Amino acid sequence: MRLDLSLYLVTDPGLCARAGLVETVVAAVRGGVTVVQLRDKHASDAEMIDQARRLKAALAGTGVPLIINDRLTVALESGADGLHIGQDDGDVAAAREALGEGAILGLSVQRHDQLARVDVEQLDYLGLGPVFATPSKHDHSEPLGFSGLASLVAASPLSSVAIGGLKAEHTSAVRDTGAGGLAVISAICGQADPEAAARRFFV
Ligand SMILES: Cc1ncc(COP(=O)(O)OP(=O)(O)O)c(N)n1
Ligand SMILES: Cc1nc(C(=O)O)sc1CCOP(=O)(O)O
Ligand SMILES: [Mg+2]
Repeated sequence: MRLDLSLYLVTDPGLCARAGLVETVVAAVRGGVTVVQLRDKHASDAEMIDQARRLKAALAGTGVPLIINDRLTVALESGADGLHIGQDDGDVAAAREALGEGAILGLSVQRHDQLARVDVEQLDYLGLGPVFATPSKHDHSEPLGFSGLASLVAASPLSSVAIGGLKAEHTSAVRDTGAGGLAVISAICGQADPEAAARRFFV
């Protein structure tokens, strides 16, 4: 099935705690989210596997894939649909080898020199960012702005999703760069009504 990057929800344990992780994701998917990434920097592997299994069950029948952030073991053991890794999160070819052909594999890219090293044979999509500074990722790189994003998208050999400080009102500007969609944490997680928050990206 074609990967639809239109609205890519990245979860945050703190921000999703308000309504609950599974409840937030289910509501966001009702609102139009097309991909979900489970991201938790502090949970143990066992805790994350449990969360991933619960999310995977909740997403059954929706067609929305579940991606795991950073942890290959969790992706492999939870039955998730794929893995998202950054520049320092391990080897792309090794991840592909372990995951198999059918899994989704995404890579973060912040700069043009990183694009030049992207292995298009092994990857399905790129996460490009941050577009703007964001408190949701303390160690993020220098923000790209829309012009920097457009420049990376133009040189990207794969479909891409923009990330970092994005809100619903940025949808058309991001789409104008040629990116396949927007990835967000705080514009959906932690909002009083995650379903309505997701819907705002489609008006
Ligand atoms: C869709 C998407 N794009 C980029 C990232 C960032 O990944 P990374 O650079 O590995 O940083 P962490 O998320 O691991 O802090 C992402 N998670 N998702
Ligand atoms: C997880 C993540 N990765 C980024 C990158 O630039 O690679 S920015 C980011 C956090 C995005 O959260 P929010 O939508 O709340 O700004
Ligand atoms: Mg990472």
